[in-house]
Amino acid sequence: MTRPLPAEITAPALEAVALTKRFGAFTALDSVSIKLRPGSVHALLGENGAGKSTLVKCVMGFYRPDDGAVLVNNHEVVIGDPRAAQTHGLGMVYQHFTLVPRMTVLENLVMARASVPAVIDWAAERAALAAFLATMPFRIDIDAPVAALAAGDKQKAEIVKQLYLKARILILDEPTSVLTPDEADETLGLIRAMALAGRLTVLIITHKFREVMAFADDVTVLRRGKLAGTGSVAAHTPDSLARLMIGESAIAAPAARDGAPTNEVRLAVAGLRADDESGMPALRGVDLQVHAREIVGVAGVSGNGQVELVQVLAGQRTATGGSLRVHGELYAADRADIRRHKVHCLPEEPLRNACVPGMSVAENMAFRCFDEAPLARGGWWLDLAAMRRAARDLIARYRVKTTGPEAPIATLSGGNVQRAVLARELSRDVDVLIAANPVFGLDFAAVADIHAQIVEARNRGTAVLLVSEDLDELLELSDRLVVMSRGVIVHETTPAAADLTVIGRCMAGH
Ligand SMILES: Nc1ncnc2c1ncn2[C@@H]1O[C@H](COP(=O)(O)OP(=O)(O)OP(=O)(O)O)[C@@H](O)[C@H]1O
Repeated sequence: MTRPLPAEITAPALEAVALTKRFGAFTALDSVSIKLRPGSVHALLGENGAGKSTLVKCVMGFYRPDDGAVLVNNHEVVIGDPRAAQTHGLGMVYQHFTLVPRMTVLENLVMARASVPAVIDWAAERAALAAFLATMPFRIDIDAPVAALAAGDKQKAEIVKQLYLKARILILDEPTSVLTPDEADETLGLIRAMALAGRLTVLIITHKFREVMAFADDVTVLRRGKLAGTGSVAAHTPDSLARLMIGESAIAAPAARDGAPTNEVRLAVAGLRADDESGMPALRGVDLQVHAREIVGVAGVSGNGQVELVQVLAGQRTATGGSLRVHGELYAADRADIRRHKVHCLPEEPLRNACVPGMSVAENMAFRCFDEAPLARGGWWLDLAAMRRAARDLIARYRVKTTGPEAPIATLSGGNVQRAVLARELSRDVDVLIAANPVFGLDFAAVADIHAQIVEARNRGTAVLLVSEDLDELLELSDRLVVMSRGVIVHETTPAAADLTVIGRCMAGH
């Protein structure tokens, strides 16, 4: 049954009618309509590349739609840029944080206002913000520097910022992907409470069915740029939503583990030390071994040295102590050693860390092998036709959604950039694979695909180091699991023998 609207509503209704957006010859959004009832939470679902971001970017004024209209409270509005969206009461919260880490919450909020006085009366601003917060369900320390807040509080501060800027229609783009399940539930619960009170209308992009079922009233599903279905969440199950999302396409079956890990230590990390960006010790003596045909999962709360560990292994950060060995030989993590030992990497935020955004899909896919046959002839002559052919093959095999090998990789949706990098890294012989949060922000079909690929690589004999903030993913994929806290490994177990209370305690640093 559809939840009736709250009795007293101050939040507006939002409607997009027949929105169409083309990029060149490609139609990313094909006459899509969506209706947000005032005071409701509306989920927007779709596979990677379905058009969800394009739809909200059209509504928020980042893109100008080729056709269609946006209505606030049944009146057509023209939103030419994000500032205009703000004046119509629309606010957007992103997956990644946008507040300035060194400034306090109060400073961030005041500076975000459209007009900031030349001389700021901080005492008055502080009192006004405290009074404003007293009317909100969100509790945050407004005098804390943003950098000192836990991820859940940072996301709450991002939401409070939009409310403070008078947003009454909140659009959230995967707001919980950086939060623990408890933090996610608390944040979504608070937003839902405000919607239930009629104070907020919410559109939330998420890949998590559990969140849709628990927190949303209505749902709209996109598939390949078209509307696949819309209606009350109560009329759906996770299965029916999954079917709407993917249509007839098949989902990869979970790959079975084939054979036990061997005795050959493929990757050995001993006493590894490294500093973080600000020169503080991040790795304080990491000892770790990964065998051939083994997945070792590294669990931990983000910020405990995982990023630095991956960077050192990928040659993007210099160690200050300890040693790395691959195949028993010292490994310098430079281009020659990476190539000689067949070490491959799936880093976090692949568009930033593993791609050149302005270059094409084909060029990005060729990074590993542009100077080898068949792509290079006579030692240096690049065969562009061969490069395009190789890319077409990878695009088909790894189901990368792109207009073609010539498209700049930055124009692909987040999930499809991930698939393209995966295709490049896994389609060759891989002796050691370092994967960092490899399914972050991906839809369930892509998650199944990528997990299957990682297990298949392991079955072929690859040693896999899987660093992830998602404990469920680690428990599902790992042969062995270690917990990292404050730059050292503090616990080791197998998934079968894992005690979640002990793991939780180790993650929290107790
Ligand atoms: N600026 C652009 N130029 C060309 N094509 C684009 C551009 N932005 C998006 N696209 C294409 O439009 C399609 C929809 O992308 P969009 O980012 O809206 O998907 P999405 O549903 O948000 O996916 P994800 O869950 O991976 O973020 C994709 O095929 C993408 O390649």
